[in-house]
Amino acid sequence: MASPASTAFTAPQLPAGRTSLFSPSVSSSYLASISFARSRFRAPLFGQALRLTLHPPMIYAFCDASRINRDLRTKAAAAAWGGEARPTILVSEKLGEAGLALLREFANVDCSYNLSLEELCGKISLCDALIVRSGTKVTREVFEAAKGRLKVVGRAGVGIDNVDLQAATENGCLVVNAPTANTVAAAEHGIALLTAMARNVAQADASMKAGKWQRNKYVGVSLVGKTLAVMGFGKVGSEVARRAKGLGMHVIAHDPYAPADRARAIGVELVSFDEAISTADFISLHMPLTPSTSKIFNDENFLKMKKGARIINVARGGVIDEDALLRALDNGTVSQAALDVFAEEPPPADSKLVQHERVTVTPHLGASTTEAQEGVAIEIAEAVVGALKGELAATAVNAPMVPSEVLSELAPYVILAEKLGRLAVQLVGGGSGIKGVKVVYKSSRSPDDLDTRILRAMVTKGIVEPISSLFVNLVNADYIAKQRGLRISEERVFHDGSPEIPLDSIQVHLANVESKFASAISDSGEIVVEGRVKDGIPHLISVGSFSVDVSLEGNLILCRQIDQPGMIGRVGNILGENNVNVSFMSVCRTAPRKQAIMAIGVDEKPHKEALRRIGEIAAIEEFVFLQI
Ligand SMILES: NC(=O)c1ccc[n+]([C@@H]2O[C@H](COP(=O)([O-])OP(=O)(O)OC[C@H]3O[C@@H](n4cnc5c(N)ncnc54)[C@H](O)[C@@H]3O)[C@@H](O)[C@H]2O)c1
Ligand SMILES: O=C(O)[C@H](O)COP(=O)(O)O
Repeated sequence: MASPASTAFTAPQLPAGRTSLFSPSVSSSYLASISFARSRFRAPLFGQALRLTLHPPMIYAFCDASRINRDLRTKAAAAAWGGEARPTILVSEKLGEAGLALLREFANVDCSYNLSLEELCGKISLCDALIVRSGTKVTREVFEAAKGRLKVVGRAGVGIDNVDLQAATENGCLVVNAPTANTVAAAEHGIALLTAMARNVAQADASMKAGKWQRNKYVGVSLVGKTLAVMGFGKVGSEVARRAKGLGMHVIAHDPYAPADRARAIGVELVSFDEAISTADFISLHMPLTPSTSKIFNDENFLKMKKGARIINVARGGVIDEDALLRALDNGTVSQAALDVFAEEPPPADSKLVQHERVTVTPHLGASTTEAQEGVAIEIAEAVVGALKGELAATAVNAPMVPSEVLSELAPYVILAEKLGRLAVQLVGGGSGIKGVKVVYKSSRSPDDLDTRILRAMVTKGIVEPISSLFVNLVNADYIAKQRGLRISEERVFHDGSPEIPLDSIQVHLANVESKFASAISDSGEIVVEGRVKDGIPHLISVGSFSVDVSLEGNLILCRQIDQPGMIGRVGNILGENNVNVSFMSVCRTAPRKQAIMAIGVDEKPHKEALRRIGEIAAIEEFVFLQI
């Protein structure tokens, strides 16, 4: 890399306060930095930087800059964030009023219930967000019908098995849920079913209403001293366990992923699947429906159960093989079942399981309390509105969760990362194709103290978007990189500086590629661009082996030339004649009268003719125009 030694000086029109745009490291004998910063430059730029970090549409840019930029060109979308035309949120199932009120403050809310798939697909391309409960199947078809407009799906509840997460991710659509507000309601319903089943409450009630008085028929079983196996010791499972302990039950649990000390803390022993189902009198299901839990309660596992076991399911119908359960009920392996959830909802009217004398059923009521529905509605409304504003939701299901304080600290680096990716890819030439991308972070922080996922995603976005029709955001960046065969690796380099500053610089390396600007190839044979945030503004600080110093705003011209007097003036004149505003300029040279790299920031795209004339200047060996 050329020595960073340089002489820094500023152009006469530099306004007060602009000197900070040059870092001390740039001030040494071989790098001459010349700023043509304009007096109107700082305020709007700072304003823009603020918008980029704080103003809703631009915060959203972290997730979806291209779409928002595209949208911002349209009156409707410009107003969307200003209040005239607001985003549209489709609510496809009943949601608590408090949540609806929150949504209405921010968006147009269309409450359309019981939509068929066709109707949903018909509406969805007009919606920015969709809020569902468990009754709406958000399939790939829905995401495809959205034609890129749908930005967020909010699941007003826990289970997201009715949302095709892969399709959401591929379409860059964020999925958020409301994971906590219905926990207690579901646990209480589990306990309600447990006790009601043990004492035949539903059957006795139906019998009396039919005019009968059958005291002998409905003798129940006691709970105290009995063993309850909680299958899935998460939020609901642990609340059920806590309550069952209060009923005097011996509680064991099976959950391959739950920490044993959390279970021990409430007097529950974690055991294997087989031990749980073979020793329990009551088995309560609280695991999610996933490919590995689908029909996990099947003929084989019913056979392992204690004869006459009783089963409660407030999780998902699909974790039970319902035909196998029917067989187990009929052969006495299972003496009773209490089911709130079914493989198909609603189950067929003639379902033998629903009609079974020893099965107690409720129509998926676990989360249906006034309190839980109010809580869930507020939880999901806040998550969806936050996501539409571009805040990364804490309950994102298909994107890395980046806490808001981390996000606001990294905001200028997020912009820098995208711009570096964008620059690097434009330097590629010769049809070599990009395979390996390395992002190097120079930081004085420990790796644990710096979350780089969003930065990596933004580098990917910067690289992919200029060369494809895809839009990339935090949700789909990794997926799209993989699809395109891009291997993105990250490296940390310790920088001896203040840990108060998250990053000293970011480098983007593209390996095994040719460049249309040979000077962008570093000594290691890779295209390398490096940037730093100065005063909140992203700057390019090196290209290949050359140091530069140019603010990454507008567009950029890079020229390699023989260092000689008058070059700045000649290029500046051509641009001036073309009415192209120069915002920033820096010259880095290997030695006086040897090679130099001139980096010129321009507001407008110069006309082809102007670029041709620059290329014809005899001392210019190569040059490239880059859109940032
Ligand atoms: N009936 C209702 O209305 C209702 C209401 C709320 C939740 N739910 C359902 O209840 C289930 C649990 O919800 P939650 O909020 O407690 O979720 P959670 O994520 O907090 O807990 C799920 C637990 O299951 C565990 N698990 C995963 N795979 C497992 C396996 N193979 N065997 C055993 N345990 C496994 C996980 O480690 C986790 O601890 C979900 O299916 C949810 O959809 C239903
Ligand atoms: O997963 C959940 O949160 C529950 O099953 C609740 O589903 P619901 O919102 O359809 O009641």
